[in-house]
Amino acid sequence: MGAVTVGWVLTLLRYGVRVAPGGTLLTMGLAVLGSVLGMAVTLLTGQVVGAVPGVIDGGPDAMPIGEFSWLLGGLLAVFVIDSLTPALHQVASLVMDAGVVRAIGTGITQPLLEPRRIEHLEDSEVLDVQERAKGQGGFHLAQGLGQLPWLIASRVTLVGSAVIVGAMFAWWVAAMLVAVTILLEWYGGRLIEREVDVWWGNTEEQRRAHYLFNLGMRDAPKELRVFGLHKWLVERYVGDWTAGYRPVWARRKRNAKWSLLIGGVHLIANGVAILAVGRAAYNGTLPLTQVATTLPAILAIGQANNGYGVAQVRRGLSAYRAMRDLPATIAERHPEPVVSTKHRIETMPAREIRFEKVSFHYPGSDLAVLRDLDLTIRAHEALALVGVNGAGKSTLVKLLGGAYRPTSGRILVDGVDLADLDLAAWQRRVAAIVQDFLRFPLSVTDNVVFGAVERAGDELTLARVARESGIDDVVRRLPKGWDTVLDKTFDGGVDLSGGEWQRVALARALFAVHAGAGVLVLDEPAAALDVRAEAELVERYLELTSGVASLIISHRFSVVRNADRICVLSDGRIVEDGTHEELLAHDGEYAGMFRLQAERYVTGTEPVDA
Ligand SMILES: Nc1ncnc2c1ncn2[C@@H]1O[C@H](COP(=O)(O)OP(=O)(O)OP(=O)(O)O)[C@@H](O)[C@H]1O
Repeated sequence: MGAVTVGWVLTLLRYGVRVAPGGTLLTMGLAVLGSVLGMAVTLLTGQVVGAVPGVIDGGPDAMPIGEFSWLLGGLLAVFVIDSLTPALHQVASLVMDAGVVRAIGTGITQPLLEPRRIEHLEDSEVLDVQERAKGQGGFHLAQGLGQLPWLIASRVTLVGSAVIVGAMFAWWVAAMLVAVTILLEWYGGRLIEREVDVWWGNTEEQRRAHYLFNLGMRDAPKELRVFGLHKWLVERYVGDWTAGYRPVWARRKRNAKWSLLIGGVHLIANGVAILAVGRAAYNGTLPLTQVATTLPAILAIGQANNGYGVAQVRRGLSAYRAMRDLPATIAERHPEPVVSTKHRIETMPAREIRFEKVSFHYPGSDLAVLRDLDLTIRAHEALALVGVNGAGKSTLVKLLGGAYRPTSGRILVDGVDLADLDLAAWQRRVAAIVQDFLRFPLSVTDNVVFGAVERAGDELTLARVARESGIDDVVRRLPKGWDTVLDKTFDGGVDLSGGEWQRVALARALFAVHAGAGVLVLDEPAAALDVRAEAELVERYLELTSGVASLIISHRFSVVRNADRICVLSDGRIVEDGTHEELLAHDGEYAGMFRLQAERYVTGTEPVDA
């Protein structure tokens, strides 16, 4: 670790001024003003103390009482203004902090959200830059900027007080104190950083302890009680936390010894300086004014040692650099495709979506989920996709939506490679309920219109999808109807059941379809629905999906059998393709799975997954 350079300070300062101009300038200005006023108090106090004997004795060189009164008044005024600056500083730094935290939030999330694909979210190099941008162990950009005024002020105090000591007493004393202070500050900052690194080095235990804490606080209150796990949780948390903290404690003990040594060196340097002043005063070579000015200035130099501030600013700067590099890292490692705009995406697919020899494995994994898969989804056709757990059905949906690129092969929309289409426009054409659909802690309206935000005010469509998805009953029962927030932790909010949420998700997808989406994907739309709701969905399914290319994934054959066509995904490929009747007659994998499920229904046992 080196000292903080002027270049770094300027870099951070420029960022602060760009994102929170008023707050940053005011905070910096007030900190420097406080430091200047502090030195003015030192100088004036020296003058006052030096003049007191003359004023009392009334000798020929004595300061006139009028002048002395002005001096005292000046000291008082400076003192009062100096005492007001911390309060103002606090307000200004709150303003700065608000602007900076907001800018950091968008600075980190925006580059992560912007790409239309999601491969970068699984790239460890990108995640590493993101982690550094967020900062670690309480050391981050906002903290660094928050410390910057104090660091600048401490530099002003250091230089100003050194000039006072040098001019009033001796330059060698000033030089010695500045050298010792900078050295100790550098070393002190280094000790703090090492401690933070040790703490942050224990990510495994730290993450586990953090996870357990959240588990106990909010994520799993019911299961913990049902399984009687609360005691286990507390013990595990204490164990992990202690294990994570042990190396920090060891480092802190070692640091304490060095801190004592630092304190000793500091003491010796200040002792030497004060003794030199005392000796000069005793010998009569240093007048009282100089003595009274030099002594507080010596102490002020020592107090300008700000190792913590140095560490915070350094870490803040590296977080800033990581944040600045994040968009370039993402763009470099995951370039957005150059697309031609000549295709009329808003009417696609007019004919079909064709998977042509598509193979895929997830980034960082060698396991091929899809292998040379061929599949055609025709426009205006309801296609069902079945397959055992882990067969790759959801993965196929992610490729269809452009979240990932095929490792090899192509996906053609009306003959155009998806890689050549504007992904943002294509993704607006695709409406989907995925298995882990988002449950926004917002109103029912928001949860539905997020299917197509540009049509947010369209109440007619809202009423239509409410009927189609069956949420009109749910909304009627809610305390504030459509405005009810779907999260109990908010005032007046409620929690919905799993099935009710699934209908909300269905409404969201249908809202997107009515707003113009041309592809509808329903991944397990009936998993949480009761028998009646499922029957209604099945009954309406073809009606709901008419006019769009639709893909339905379900383990329930009652849902699947209504589709125009059914494909079986197995071993990374489509192994069967036909209508329900055709596949039963074929007596292959589909027929086997169907019979197994049908038997369970007939014998009264639970249906099993396909
Ligand atoms: N982000 C990911 N990174 C690595 N592997 C993944 C990822 N997501 C899924 N997989 C793996 O890909 C395979 C296919 O998963 P996928 O979710 O597509 O199956 P599925 O047919 O939808 O299963 P289910 O019926 O259980 O929903 C699985 O082996 C899974 O572990």
